[in-house]
Amino acid sequence: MSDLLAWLAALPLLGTGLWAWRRWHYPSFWLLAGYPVTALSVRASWRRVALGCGLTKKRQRWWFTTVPGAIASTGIVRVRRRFQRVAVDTKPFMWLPLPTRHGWHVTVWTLEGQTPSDYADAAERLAHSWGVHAVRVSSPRPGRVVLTATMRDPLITVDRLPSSPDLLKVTVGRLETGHPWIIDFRTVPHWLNAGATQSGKSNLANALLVGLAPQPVALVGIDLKGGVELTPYAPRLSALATCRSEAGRLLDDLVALMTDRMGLCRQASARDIWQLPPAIRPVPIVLLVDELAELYLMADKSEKDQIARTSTALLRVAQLGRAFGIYLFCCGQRIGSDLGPGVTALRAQCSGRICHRVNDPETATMTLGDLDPAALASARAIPAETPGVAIVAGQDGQWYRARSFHISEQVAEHAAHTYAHLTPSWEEITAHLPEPVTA
Ligand SMILES: Nc1ncnc2c1ncn2[C@@H]1O[C@H](COP(=O)(O)OP(=O)(O)OP(=O)(O)O)[C@@H](O)[C@H]1O
Repeated sequence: MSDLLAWLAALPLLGTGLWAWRRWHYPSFWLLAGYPVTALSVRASWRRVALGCGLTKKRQRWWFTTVPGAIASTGIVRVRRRFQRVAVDTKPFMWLPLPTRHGWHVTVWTLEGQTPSDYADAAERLAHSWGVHAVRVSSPRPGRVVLTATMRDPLITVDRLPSSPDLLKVTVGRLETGHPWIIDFRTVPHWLNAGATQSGKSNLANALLVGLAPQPVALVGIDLKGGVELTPYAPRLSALATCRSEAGRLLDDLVALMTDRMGLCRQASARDIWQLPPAIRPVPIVLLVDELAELYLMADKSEKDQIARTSTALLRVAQLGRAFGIYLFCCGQRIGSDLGPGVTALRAQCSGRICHRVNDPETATMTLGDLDPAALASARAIPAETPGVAIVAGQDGQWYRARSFHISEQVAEHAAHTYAHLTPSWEEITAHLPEPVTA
C-alpha cells in the first residue's frame, strides 16, 4: 500500500520532469521519449487508419474459425464451415517509422492498383487520424510511398538568417522539413515571387539582399512602386530604375551586356561565364524586379510600344541570362495571363517559383500551375497570420511549405550600407559597351 502511495506521489514529479525536458530540449525529448511511443502507436493503429482513409483493398483469404458467427476484419461473417473464403480488408505493408527532426517518416508498399496520388489525396485524413500537423507524400520509386509527418508546424517560428558564404546562394528561410530554404541562382537562375499584399514578398527580397550584399555580385533593381521599396538599399545597388522609361533603359543595357558577354565567351570557347578564367570573368548580376505587373499595365495605347520593348528585353534576359551571369528575381502581387503574353512567356523561363498567400486563384495557378494541384490548395490555405509562409518549388522537383527569416527593412538597409563599398558602379560594368547608357 505504501509502495502504491509512493508511486502515486512520484507521478506528478515524473510528469513535471517530462514537461521540463520537452520544453528545454525538445530534440532529445522527441528522439528518446516521444518518437518510440509514436512509432509504436503508428504501427499499432495502421490497420484502422488505412481502413478509415480508404487505403485498404479487399482480398480473398481462407478464413479459419471454430466459432460460428466469428468476426472478420470486414464485420460479422456467418461461418458455416471451419475454413471459408472471405473478403478481408488488407492494409498496405508499412515499415517501422523513422524519426525526423520535426516528426517521423515511414515507407509504405502500395497495393495493386494504387498510385502515390491515392496517398496524397488521403494525406489530410491521415494527418487528422494520427493527430499530426501535416502528412506529406513522396514516392522514391515505383511501388513505394514515403509518408512524412510533421508533429507541429515548424514554420510558426523560424530562427535567424545564417550567413551565405557560397556565391549566388542564399539561405532565405526554412522548409517545413526543417531543412534550409536555399535560393541558388546558379542552379535555378530565374525566380517568380508572388503573393498578395502583406504576404511577405518584400521580406523575402530583403533576406535575399542581406545574403547577397557581402558577395562579389552586382545588384540592380526595377522598382515601379516609384522606388519606395528599393531606394533605401540604393548604396548596394549598382543601378535602380523607378519608372518605366528607366526600366526600359536598364533592360536595354542588360541585353547589350548579354550580347557583349556572348562575344567574350565565344572568343574564349566557353559555354558560359563560369568557364572563363577568373581574371576575365565578368561580375554576375542579379536583377530584382518589384511589382512585375506594373511593367505590363497599359494606361493608353501610346504606351503599347514601350511595354512591348520592355517586355521583350526582360524575356531575352530570362531566356539567355543564365549562361552570361544575369539572374532574375521578379516579385508581384498578380502574375496573371491577363497582363499579356509577355508575362506568360516570362513565367515559362522562370523555373524558380515562390507563392506566398494569394488573393486570386489565377496567380497561384500561374505561379505553381505546373506543380502538383495539392500545392495550389496549400498556397490558398496559407493564413494571413503567418506572413512569410510560401509554397516553394524545390530544386528536387518537389514542392514544400517554407517560411522566410524575418528581415526588417532596417536590417536590409544596414546591410546595404555596410557592404556599399562592394557595389560595382554601373558605369564600370557597362563601360566597354558600344553606347554606354546609365540607368
Ligand atoms: N517571415 C516572416 N516572419 C515574420 N513576419 C514577417 C515575415 N515576412 C513578412 N513578415 C511581416 O509581414 C508584414 C508584411 O510583409 P511584407 O512587407 O514583406 O509583405 P509584402 O507582400 O511585400 O506586402 P506589400 O505587397 O504590401 O509590400 C511585415 O510587417 C513583415 O514584417
